[in-house]
Amino acid sequence: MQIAQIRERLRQAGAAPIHERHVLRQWVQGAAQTRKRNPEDFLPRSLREALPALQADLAALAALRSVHPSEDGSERLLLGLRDGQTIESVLLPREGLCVSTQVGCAVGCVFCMTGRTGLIRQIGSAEIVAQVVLARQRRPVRKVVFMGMGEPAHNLDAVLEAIELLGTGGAIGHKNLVFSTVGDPRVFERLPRGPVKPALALSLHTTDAALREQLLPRAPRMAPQELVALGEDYARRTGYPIQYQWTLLDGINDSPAELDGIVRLLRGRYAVLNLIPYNAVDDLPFRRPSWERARAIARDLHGRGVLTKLRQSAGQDVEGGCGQLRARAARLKAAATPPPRS
Ligand SMILES: C[S@@+](CC[C@H](N)C(=O)[O-])C[C@H]1O[C@@H](n2cnc3c(N)ncnc32)[C@H](O)[C@@H]1O
Ligand code: SF4
Repeated sequence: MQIAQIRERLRQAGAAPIHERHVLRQWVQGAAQTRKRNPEDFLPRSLREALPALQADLAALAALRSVHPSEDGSERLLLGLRDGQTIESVLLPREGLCVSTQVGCAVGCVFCMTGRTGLIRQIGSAEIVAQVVLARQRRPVRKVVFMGMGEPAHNLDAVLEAIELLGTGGAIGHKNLVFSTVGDPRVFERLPRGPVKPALALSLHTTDAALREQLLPRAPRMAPQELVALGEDYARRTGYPIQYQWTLLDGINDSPAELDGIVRLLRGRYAVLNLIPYNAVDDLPFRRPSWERARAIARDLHGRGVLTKLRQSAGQDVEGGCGQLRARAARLKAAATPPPRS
């Protein structure tokens, strides 16, 4: 379901723009936030009568299937959608939430669990917001990162619609909405034009265009230099730095030549480089460098003028990177389903 469809339903039930904003805000922030106003005196009667059915539909958009707490304070949530598909959200330490934007992903990054299935389906804008609503029933959420399953640029209208609602009625600061992408010309065209401009994370992973084609086989063919030039422009316009994401793969993108390439490309930029040691995915041959080596890389880059942060992805002790929980649930479901009779 898309947010535009909810708005249409509200209008058909007699909602004026002020009522529409009120109902949507109440949904995204939780009823407690907006109880000051008594709906009995405020909303038109036709709308009050239509609300219970709408609220039931919104509540059914995503259901909590299982919760996987981690030692680092994060909680990985497996959610079931109405058609039986499952997705993951991760409650992060310090009131953050990582949401999914697609079931599966067409980009097919060779180190990513989500990329292994290809795209299964898009997640509607209302389903994206429903992940925030569910998370807020467990903890306060003040930051939303679009770094879960899926490539936001491949579901751009829905992601931007969700961002607009979260950054207005959802009471999330615009720079606390983080759009993470492999880079796509449409992102650089649309994000600066939106009423809510999110922060941008660009998954770079290498400065070598040929290696990037191997690692991210179906990402748009944009040279790392072009990505960084467009990212820099967006950072200057919005006033928040670009986050460059670099999944550290031992022996693949951690060579001295790569580090020199990073310095050439990112020194002096309005940017932060996040080094994220690879999270093991079943059957994949990659490894992460040792923690000491990763720290030495971060120190070296920092010393050469690149603001670098070494990050652990949250909840690694519970099915590692995003997509693994869903994959395990899908395997269990397949094992529990009897084969068709011949
Ligand atoms: C799952 S993607 C979703 C957002 C978007 N599709 C992207 O690639 O930026 C979010 C981040 O997770 C990283 N990632 C994927 N698989 C990983 C793994 N096995 N270990 C560490 N990071 C991984 C990606 O490189 C990307 O920076
Ligand atoms: S890393 Fe991002 S773009 Fe690549 S396959 Fe995974 S979800 Fe898709």
